[in-house]
Amino acid sequence: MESTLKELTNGESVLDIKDKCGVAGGVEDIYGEDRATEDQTITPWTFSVASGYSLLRDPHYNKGLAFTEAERDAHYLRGLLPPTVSSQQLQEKKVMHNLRQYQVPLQRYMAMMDLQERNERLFYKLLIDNVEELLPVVYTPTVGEACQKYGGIFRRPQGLFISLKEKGKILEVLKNWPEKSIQVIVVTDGERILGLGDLGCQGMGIPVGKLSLYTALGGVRPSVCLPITIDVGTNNQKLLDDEFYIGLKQKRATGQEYAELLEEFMSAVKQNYGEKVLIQFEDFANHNAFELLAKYRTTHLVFNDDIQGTASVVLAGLIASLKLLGGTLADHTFLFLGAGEAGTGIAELIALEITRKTSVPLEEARKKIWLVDSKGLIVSSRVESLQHFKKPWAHDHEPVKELIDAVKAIKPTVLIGTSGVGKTFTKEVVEAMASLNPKPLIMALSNPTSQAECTAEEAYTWSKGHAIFASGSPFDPVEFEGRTFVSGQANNAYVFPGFGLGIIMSGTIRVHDDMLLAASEALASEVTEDDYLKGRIYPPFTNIRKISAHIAAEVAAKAYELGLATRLPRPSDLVKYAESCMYTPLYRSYR
Ligand SMILES: NC(=O)C1=CN([C@@H]2O[C@H](COP(=O)(O)OP(=O)(O)OC[C@H]3O[C@@H](n4cnc5c(N)ncnc54)[C@H](OP(=O)(O)O)[C@@H]3O)[C@@H](O)[C@H]2O)C=CC1
Ligand SMILES: CC(=O)C(=O)O
Ligand SMILES: [Mg+2]
Repeated sequence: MESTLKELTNGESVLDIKDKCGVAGGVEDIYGEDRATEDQTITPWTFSVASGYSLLRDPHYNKGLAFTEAERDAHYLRGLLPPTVSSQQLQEKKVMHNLRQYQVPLQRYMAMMDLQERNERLFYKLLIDNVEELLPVVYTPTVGEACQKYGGIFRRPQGLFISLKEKGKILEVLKNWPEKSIQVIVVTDGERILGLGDLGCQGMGIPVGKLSLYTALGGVRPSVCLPITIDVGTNNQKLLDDEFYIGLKQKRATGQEYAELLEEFMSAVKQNYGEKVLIQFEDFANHNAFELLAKYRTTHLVFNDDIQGTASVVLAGLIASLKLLGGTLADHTFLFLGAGEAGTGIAELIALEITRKTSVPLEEARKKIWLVDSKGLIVSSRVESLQHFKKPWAHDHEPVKELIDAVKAIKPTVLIGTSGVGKTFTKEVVEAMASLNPKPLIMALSNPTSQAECTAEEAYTWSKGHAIFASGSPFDPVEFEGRTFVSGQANNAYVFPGFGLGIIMSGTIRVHDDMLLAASEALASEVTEDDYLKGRIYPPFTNIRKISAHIAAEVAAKAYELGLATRLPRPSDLVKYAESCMYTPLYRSYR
């Protein structure tokens, strides 16, 4: 069993292997060969030990110049490499040097993707050791540009593409993927890629990027991660007219046709990978995202990163900010620009946290939270025409059209941007926030940088250095009147890798909102005095693996408490257990 051997060389524990054994002591029929009846077809997989030229071209095992003399002899590599034997450290130094020569971020992105396809361990070593520098390359903001230009820069396919053409055959398509033991799937249909809109099939950059963070930030082994793009067409006319577009050239399927494809996909995933594969929905448009989550959260292990992951991260920042702002969450008034997945998801989790911490009922807790959408403040007179996810936020108030007027009327202490529209926190808005609050908390969450509601520099300058600021995409430190302000990155990347690790390591079968709250508390507790002194309400990403282990432990602890974890007995030290489960990218020796 090649995959089992591979997992063992990747450091999987005996516990993991035992977990795959059936009750009768047999090994799981992961290829479906035993289950298949005579009239059913199976995929004739063959595996052999990689050596020589093919070993150099296998990204899982290739080490380039780091193959030792003995390995070069044993694996028929003599002559296929120049004589020098290099260390992984030296390779890392060289690649970082080369990357830094590129001035254009997209060139760095492409160089990183090339590395991932050439030498997976070196790719992750780089990403882990240089996380602050490389996160903006493989993730927001550069991944946004990569998705926009995906057709043009596309070289080798990454992940699985499941289009309407595969309807009725999705199970077979899943079987084409070379890895059989999958634990996390990130799936998009490409309709709301960051704040860039419908990018159709080119959204693949997002699941690929998110899963590379699962590995680098959360320590989930790359072999168990599967990026998927579901292609039901695109309504982006520019892409439909583009001769290099790689997706289906048709308008998006909707209604029953869409629902049936998604249903087939969800069933096939469960059938092929079992109950415990985590399916992360990413960058679906809100008219599908809420429904998919509601429909599948009771039957599958699903998690919507934009609704739930974002909520958990933002709540963490809010909990942390109380040290600077004073009071409790219930003492604050929140105003959102944007009432979609991120906005209402965050709003709901804040309200839930308030109810958990006080005796205030949910309805009451919601009353301190206000949202503005493209039509203005969400108020009760609009309730009939509102989408279902906005209705709980339709409070009594006269209609207000503009954000600046909403700020003046609601007098929020916290302003959160989840609109996907850049430059909407104007000077007037930030000044109004600063006139209402000694320390206005302003979060510009929209990605990529071009869509940020305001920049860090604008927030600090317009508030005369009083704002506490965080953003979805990173900004450099800002100098203002002799002080240096370091803003935090309020991005779901802080939570989903550790959250997923916690689920996987505990064998959790459903995601529960209390697990999101546990992740928020865990992340908030990682903010140090030094961070607060610099004005940041999130820890730096440099410590993210330690933070992820901590989040994973708290999420798993909550899952055990709720009776949702199936890996028994419960490890006594969950942080240590999380750390022991994490993939490390150091090279392995080959016999
Ligand atoms: N930092 C992070 O971790 C995350 C950031 N995001 C970012 O948040 C943004 C929104 O994502 P998401 O919530 O999923 O998107 P949605 O499409 O679900 O929601 C967007 C919301 O913004 C409103 N809106 C659009 N234009 C305006 C405007 N000019 N003025 C006021 N409101 C406006 C829309 O109004 P209407 O309903 O009337 O159309 C809608 O309510 C994206 O840029 C995304 O990148 C998302 C997830 C995580
Ligand atoms: C960060 C993220 O998930 C988004 O912008 O959609
Ligand atoms: Mg997203």
